[in-house]
Amino acid sequence: MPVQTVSSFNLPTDKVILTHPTGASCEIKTFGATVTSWKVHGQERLFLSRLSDLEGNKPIRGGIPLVFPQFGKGPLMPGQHGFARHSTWEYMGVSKDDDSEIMVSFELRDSDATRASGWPYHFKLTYLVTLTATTLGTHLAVTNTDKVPIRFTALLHTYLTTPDISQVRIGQLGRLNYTDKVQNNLICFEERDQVTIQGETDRIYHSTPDTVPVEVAPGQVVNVKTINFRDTVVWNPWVEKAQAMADLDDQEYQQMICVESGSVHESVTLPSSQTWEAGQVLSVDSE
Ligand SMILES: O=P(O)(O)OC[C@H]1O[C@@H](O)[C@H](O)[C@@H](O)[C@@H]1O
Repeated sequence: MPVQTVSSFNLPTDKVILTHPTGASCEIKTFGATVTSWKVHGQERLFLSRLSDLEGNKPIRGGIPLVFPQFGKGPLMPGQHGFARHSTWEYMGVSKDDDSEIMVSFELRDSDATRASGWPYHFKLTYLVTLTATTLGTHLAVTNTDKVPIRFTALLHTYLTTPDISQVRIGQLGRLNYTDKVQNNLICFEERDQVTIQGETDRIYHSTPDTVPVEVAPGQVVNVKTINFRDTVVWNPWVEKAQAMADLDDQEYQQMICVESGSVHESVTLPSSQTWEAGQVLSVDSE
C-alpha cells in the first residue's frame, strides 16, 4: 500500500503519505499542498519546525510551502507569499504508481476567498508530487481560466535540514547577480564559488543554473534541479529574526537552510487559456 490518506476531524484528506518500495517516503498536507517530510535511506531531508502550526491556522514553517501568486510582499497582492500556502487543496488521487515511482496530484481553483484576497483572477493550479527511491519531484502547472492575462510569481519554499548551518555549502551560485533583501534590495554580485551562511541571509539569485547542489553536511549533498524556474532564493533568518518568529524555536535557524526555486525576480504573465509549468526535483546519492 504505497499511498495512504489520513483524514482529520474537519478534512476528508488531511495528509497523503507515499511510501516507495525501497523505503523512501514523503508526506503532503492538503493545507497548502505542503510537503512536510521526505525520507531517504531512513533519514529526514526536510526541516520542519517543532513549533510549526500544523492545524491549518497559518502557513507551515518547514517542508516545502508553495508560494503563489506573490513572492514576498506586493506588488501583485497584499500580504506575504500569496494564498496557495494557506489554502486547502483538493487531493486528486494517484496519477502513477509503478516499481520506480509514485505520483499524486493536488488541485487548487479560485474561490470567493482567493478572489477576495486582492488577486481577483480565475485560475487552476495542479501540483504533482513524485517520489522515487532517491528523488522528490514537485511540479506546478498554472492554468489561466480567466478572460484576461494573469501576472504572478511562484516559488517552492524548500526548507532543507542540516545538522549545523555552519557546515552548509551551496554551489553553482558564483558569479551571479542577486537581490539582497537584507540590504534593502541592493543588487549585488556573488564572488564566492560556494555560498556559506554566516548571518541573516535573504537573497534572490537571478537566472540560476538548472542544478544547485546543497551540501548540508560534509559529503552529504541534496541536489536541487529546477525545471523552468528562473531564480533561486537562499534564506536563513539567523539569531534575531528566529527569536522574533513564534513558529520557529530560537535555536532552530541552525538546523535549516532554505534553497527555494522560483520565478520571482520578474513576474510571469500568462495569457488567457494558457498553462505555465515549472518544478523541481530534489535528489540525494544512492547509497
Ligand atoms: O515568514 P514567511 O512569510 O514564511 O517568510 C519567510 C521568508 O521567506 C523567504 O522566501 C523570503 O525571501 C524572506 O524574506 C522571508 O522572511
